[in-house]
Amino acid sequence: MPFRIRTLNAISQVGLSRLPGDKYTVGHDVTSPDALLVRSASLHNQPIEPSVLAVARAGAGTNNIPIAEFSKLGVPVFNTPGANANAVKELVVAGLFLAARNIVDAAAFAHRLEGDHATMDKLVEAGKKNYVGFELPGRTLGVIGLGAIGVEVANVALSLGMNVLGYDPGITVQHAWALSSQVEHVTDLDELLKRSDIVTLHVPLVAGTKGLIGASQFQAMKSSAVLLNFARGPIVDEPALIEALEAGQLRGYVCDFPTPTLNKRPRVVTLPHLGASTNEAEENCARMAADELRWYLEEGTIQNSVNFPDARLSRAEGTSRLSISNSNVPNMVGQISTMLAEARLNIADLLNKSRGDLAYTLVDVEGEVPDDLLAKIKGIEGVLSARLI
Ligand SMILES: NC(=O)C1=CN([C@@H]2O[C@H](COP(=O)(O)OP(=O)(O)OC[C@H]3O[C@@H](n4cnc5c(N)ncnc54)[C@H](O)[C@@H]3O)[C@@H](O)[C@H]2O)C=CC1
Ligand SMILES: O=C(O)CCC(=O)C(=O)O
Repeated sequence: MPFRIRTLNAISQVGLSRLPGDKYTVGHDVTSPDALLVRSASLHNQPIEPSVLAVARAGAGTNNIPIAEFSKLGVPVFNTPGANANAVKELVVAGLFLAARNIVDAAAFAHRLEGDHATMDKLVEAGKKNYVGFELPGRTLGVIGLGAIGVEVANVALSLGMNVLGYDPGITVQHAWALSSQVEHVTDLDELLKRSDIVTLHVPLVAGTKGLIGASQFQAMKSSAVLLNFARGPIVDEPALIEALEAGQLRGYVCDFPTPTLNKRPRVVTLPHLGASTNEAEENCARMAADELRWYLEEGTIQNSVNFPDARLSRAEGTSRLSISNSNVPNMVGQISTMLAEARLNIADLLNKSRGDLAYTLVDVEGEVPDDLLAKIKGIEGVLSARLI
């Protein structure tokens, strides 16, 4: 029977075409889905259907997904690291110029001009002094979060002649290698805020980053500084932001997340969550997300999950494969292999990986695994989900 995949946003056809029609039924209205394929649609406060085996986020941020709830059910949640990083970097670069050259207000002024050529020329010459900006070389950019996007932003800012400070207590080895050695690594957030002319945010929205930039951070910043937020709205405390703007503690705010309070405010530019909206990024994300689902559903392989460990086991020939999610507690593999031995089933190969409180086990078994044995394995205390592939 084909796997059933429900899409919750418009997902690029390039990705969907990797889920062939003979093996997959895909669409917005698919019932009892085996997997959900989502972009920014929120899955919070929605019942989780028992049929769901996996969730893929075609994008980076997973704050729209109740990961802890899926973890409890043994359901891996995937994302597509780096797949839209270039698109976001390019919009952030645009954001630097929007802020430095007052482009949005200046364009609005030009748009409002009326009259003949001579009149307009006069108005242009009289008005343009209101939009005088600054140049980027020699200015300092503070990058908070040096992951896929932050690294790209930091590196490109160097090529624009900026001095770059980077702050990320959890930077990965892979991203540290990709970061130019000319980026100054700062270990104190306040120091970055004090020294930067422009600060740009590239951290995920999680409990620890909600309101990361609030009243005391605005106080630490230069009053001439600009804040760019292409990460998530709530990372900046909105009342504190408004206060800082009104008190002249912040020159401007450029973000990808309009809100009723921010819209139409002077010195605030809001874009409609456009960071990843390029054909290239949409295709990259969709392709990667579709592949992650396909590998998991067809082989039990886990790659780029945000809650489960990576796991891949080449399939031993002529075997039945058990894919088991369980709590990371002692004797899970022992209990599973004892049950198989009692059923006189031989294990051809086995993989057990853990991540935090969760573990994942793949067992290739010689011969058929009967339904009642699968039910017995599901019944082991600590087994969160189990299926035969
Ligand atoms: N505007 C848009 O359309 C898009 C927005 N995003 C947002 O950007 C975020 C980052 O994306 P990626 O760079 O791809 O993710 P990533 O996972 O590669 O990098 C995030 C980095 O933030 C760091 N970090 C976490 N907490 C931190 C803290 N308190 N202080 C400093 N660093 C911290 C992590 O160690 C990690 O290196 C996403 O989670 C998403 O919310 C991502 C793509 C598109
Ligand atoms: O899918 C989108 O357009 C949003 C992308 C995004 O915010 C992300 O990848 O975190």
